[in-house]
Amino acid sequence: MSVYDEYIVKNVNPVLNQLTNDVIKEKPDNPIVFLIDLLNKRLGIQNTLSEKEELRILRQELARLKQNKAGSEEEKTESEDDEIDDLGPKKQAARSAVSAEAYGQWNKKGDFNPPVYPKTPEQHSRIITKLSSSFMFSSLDDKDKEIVIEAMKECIFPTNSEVIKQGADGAELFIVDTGILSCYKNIKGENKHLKDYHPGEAFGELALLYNAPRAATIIAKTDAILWSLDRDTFNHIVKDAAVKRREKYEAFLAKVDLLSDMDPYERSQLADAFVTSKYNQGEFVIKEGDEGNNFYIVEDGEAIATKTIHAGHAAEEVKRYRPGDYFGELALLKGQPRAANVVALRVLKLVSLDRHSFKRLLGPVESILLRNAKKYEEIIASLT
Ligand SMILES: Nc1ncnc2c1ncn2[C@@H]1O[C@@H]2COP(=O)(O)O[C@H]2[C@H]1O
Ligand SMILES: Nc1ncnc2c1ncn2[C@@H]1O[C@@H]2COP(=O)(O)O[C@H]2[C@H]1O
Repeated sequence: MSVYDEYIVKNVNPVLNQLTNDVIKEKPDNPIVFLIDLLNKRLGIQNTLSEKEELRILRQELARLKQNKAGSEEEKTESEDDEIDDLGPKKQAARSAVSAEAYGQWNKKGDFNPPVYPKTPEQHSRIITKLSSSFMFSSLDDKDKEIVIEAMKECIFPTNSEVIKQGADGAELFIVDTGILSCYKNIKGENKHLKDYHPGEAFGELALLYNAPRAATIIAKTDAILWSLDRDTFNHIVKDAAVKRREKYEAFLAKVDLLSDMDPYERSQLADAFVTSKYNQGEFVIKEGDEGNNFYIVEDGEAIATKTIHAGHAAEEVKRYRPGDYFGELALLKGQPRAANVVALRVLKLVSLDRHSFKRLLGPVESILLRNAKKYEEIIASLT
């Protein structure tokens, strides 16, 4: 651990942990004003300070921290003025050497106390099954999954009751245990039905991911049992990974022709389900005649499709793939063996969806896939 890491762990984290806990406890409308007040009170200050006084107090605090710290030789010889400079841009380069683990510890799982709602073994195993089929949770490790399961609260909604209201603040997300729910969005005064949610599916994540008002209304179409997960647990355990994945794929997905007419929300959900893979030059991704279970989109690199057109002769090139192109849809759409080989021409990075995710998430573009597949026949006709 560098001297900066040590400084943060020993002197910064405890202060920020305490402040974060105070803010969470009070939930003030304006956390900044609340924190300024709180710090003023801690320092015994009633009135607003002049810049000069602030600087004096800051120096006193730094001197106190310095005394507490078993500092390095370098730090022992530094003057207090230097230490104040240390907080400015002059030493940015040195400060950037602080490890990511040291920063942000006050905001991580360490000091977080998730709620615990006791469950029967049967409820526990039902939730595990639901989490495994929900893209956002399936990649959590076992420990985090356990925290999430314990924090989930059972909620019962009778037919026609409103679970989420568009425009309201969001405090939790939901996973469907039993029942069906309908999602509506008010667009220019008209209530548009967007989709239905079935057991295993999650909704209400957007308000938590992006601190936004609820983007749609969700109503129980039948009696429903849901598991709710509170904002704090979601933020601590699930949010970082989910936001990172969505941000990572956002620009890429927008460039995939096949998906360009898809609802942006549905498209963003693909990111949760993608699995990435890498192939070296000459490696087969798909072999003609094999059983097929995955659909692929090229993220980077180049590949070709080859197909046996003249029996007894080598397979011939029928298509080339570049970033944003897709393949492997035929076997999933038609339930047939793979109709061609697909081979990497150079290092190839792919994202893939399994059969279940393909059906669930690419249903809206199935007609485009089928229409495009007709073009294969034209290519083969031109080669025979
Ligand atoms: N097209 C859509 N746009 C926005 N939200 C949607 C859409 N389809 C489904 N939803 C879900 O509706 C939920 C309403 O609450 P949230 O905004 O928290 O999260 C939203 C999503 O989970
Ligand atoms: N002429 C073609 N005939 C059939 N499949 C093709 C052709 N050209 C490219 N392909 C792709 O190659 C893939 C091989 O696996 P699939 O049959 O699942 O889906 C196929 C298509 O995506």
